[in-house]
Amino acid sequence: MTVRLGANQYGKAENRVFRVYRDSARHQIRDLNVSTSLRGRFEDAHTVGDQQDVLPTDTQKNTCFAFAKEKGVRSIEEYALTLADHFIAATPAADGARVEVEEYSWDRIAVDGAGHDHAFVRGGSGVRSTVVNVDGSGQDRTAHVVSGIHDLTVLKSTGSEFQGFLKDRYTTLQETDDRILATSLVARWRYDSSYVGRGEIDWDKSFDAIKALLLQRFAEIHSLALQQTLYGMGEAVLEQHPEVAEIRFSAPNKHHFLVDLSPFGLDNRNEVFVAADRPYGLIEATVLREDAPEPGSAWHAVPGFC
Ligand SMILES: O=c1[nH]c(=O)c2[nH]c(=O)[nH]c2[nH]1
Repeated sequence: MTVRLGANQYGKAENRVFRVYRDSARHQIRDLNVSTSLRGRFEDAHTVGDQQDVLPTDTQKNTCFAFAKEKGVRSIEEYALTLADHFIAATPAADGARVEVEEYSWDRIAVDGAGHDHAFVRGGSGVRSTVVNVDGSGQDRTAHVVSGIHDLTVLKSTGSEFQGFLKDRYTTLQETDDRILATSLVARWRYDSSYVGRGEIDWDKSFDAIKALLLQRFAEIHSLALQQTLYGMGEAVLEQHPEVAEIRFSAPNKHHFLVDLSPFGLDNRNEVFVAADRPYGLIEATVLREDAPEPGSAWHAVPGFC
């Protein structure tokens, strides 16, 4: 029997890096969860246990913290790209690096109508993330950035219908022209790698605008199905953001079922629902430009988005 090593990568997962900028009394904070991985020519580490090519995961962890001080965290994308390039330069056997960063948002606590200088409350709407994959270095470098948001829980109490669907002998679902539409959205968008390579993207501005647009379109679109809502949200992002090549969604349909109150002599005109947690419909869709550049390793190891 002959066996060989297949795809592999290694790194330090979930480094909880917390950076405080205390240059003035009004502190700024960035609360991150950083995972690193290197891939490349690491056969010997696996097949004969030779570690000479292996930059330890412990070193990768240390670098995440040291760079938060030395280089700072202007945006999670810039921080991740800097780390990825560094790991490739520091590890001759590495052909590529993957750095994933989640950012937990904090809002200033309002005291007497003003945001406090150094007291914060966890922000509620969604977790920002990025997955950076860099292949090679110097002239041969290609950088891919997939940014996104998850746990963006949204609901509309009307403006959603679901009817005209295929029926067979097992169909019991009633058609409706007025239902609750709710989801905990995962959206990830791939930046056009030529924009990434030219360093032309204002990452924070792009994220804020895309998040606002996703929410705006969710609110505005009269939904005929979650599928149609997602497509409309993706279309708007691609229309308004030339820097984005593709956007992918994963959206659990958080069903709200009308409760039958007739046993109690009560009518129920879309007023009382049971919010079911499972099972749930799971609607997933990609919206991309016809001429989107090839993704390369952009979606490498992004769970559920291969
Ligand atoms: O928006 C929806 N899409 C579906 O595909 C579906 N299927 C279902 O039972 N309810 C819904 N809702």
